[in-house]
Amino acid sequence: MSNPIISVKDLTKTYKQTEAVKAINFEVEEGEIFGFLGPNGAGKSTTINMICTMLKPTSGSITINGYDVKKDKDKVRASIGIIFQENTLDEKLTANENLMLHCRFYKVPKDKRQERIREVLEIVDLVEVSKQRVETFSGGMKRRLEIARGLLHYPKVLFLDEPTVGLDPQTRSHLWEYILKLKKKEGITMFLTTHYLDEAEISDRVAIMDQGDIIAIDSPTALKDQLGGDMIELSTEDNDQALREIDEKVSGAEVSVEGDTIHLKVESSDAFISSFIKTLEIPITRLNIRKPTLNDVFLAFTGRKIGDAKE
Ligand SMILES: Nc1ncnc2c1ncn2[C@@H]1O[C@H](COP(=O)(O)OP(=O)(O)OP(=O)(O)O)[C@@H](O)[C@H]1O
Repeated sequence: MSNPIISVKDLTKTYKQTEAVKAINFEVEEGEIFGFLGPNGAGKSTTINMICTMLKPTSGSITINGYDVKKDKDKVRASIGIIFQENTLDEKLTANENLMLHCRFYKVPKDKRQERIREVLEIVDLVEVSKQRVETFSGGMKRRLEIARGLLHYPKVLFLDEPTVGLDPQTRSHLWEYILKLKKKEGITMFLTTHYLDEAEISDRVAIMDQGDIIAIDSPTALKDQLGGDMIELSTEDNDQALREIDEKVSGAEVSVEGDTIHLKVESSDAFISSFIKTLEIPITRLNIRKPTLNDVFLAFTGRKIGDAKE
């Protein structure tokens, strides 16, 4: 990698009986959006907490912005911003006051504070409401304010843990626009976790973690191409009978069932579909052909859907 801003080598974390992170290696390039995905208990939080200096590794090394996480904790901390899942704003204070508190915490020079605050509020379009109390804000505005706060000390890397959780779809897509704007304008590296795999598509690269290991790492497109083929989804008048027929008469498809939908993964739907429709005696009530998504990639690599993993 030409210019890694994060470099993780043989990173391991063992809790008493659990090997939560098993000698993982990866790099994040400066300026990229890096998606970090995995089912519950995969080891994502443990990894992120070690990268952000909040948890001591059992072994291995991490450097951020050229600083060693063990030796240069303060410099690492100054290089990163973290947006947590929970709202950590003081609701009784105004947006401006919340940011001022953070400036003090991060020792932003006094004469620079107001200017910085305005700058970050502009990025997330909250200048107009800077004197309003946070308790009057919508969920999306609060998230944006948290992002602004995370940017106050000019971090090189911003960690976003489930940044859109709990927001409605429109606000979610709006928030992604801000995040993309940030990447473009400020060149900030973003390390992102999300359970919404359609949102992870925004990443330049994603890593999929499972049981303490990184089991896949590449661009969303490359991962989907690796999976290859087409996905066919169908419902029939009697899915049990359809499955028996598929088992007896159809070859060249990986079959799975979810609720009242039968999924067939085939190499090429063009070659497959016309003979398939003729072969099946039970009437088909619904048929859909699509390309693999990150959800399919996740399922193929972990054997689970990310939605199931959340339970
Ligand atoms: N403080 C701890 N003590 C003991 N075991 C722990 C501790 N924290 C995490 N674990 C275990 O380490 C493994 C990885 O957990 P981790 O929280 O890192 O997963 P995760 O991928 O972040 O999951 P989630 O999506 O739920 O946040 C799990 O088996 C978990 O039970």
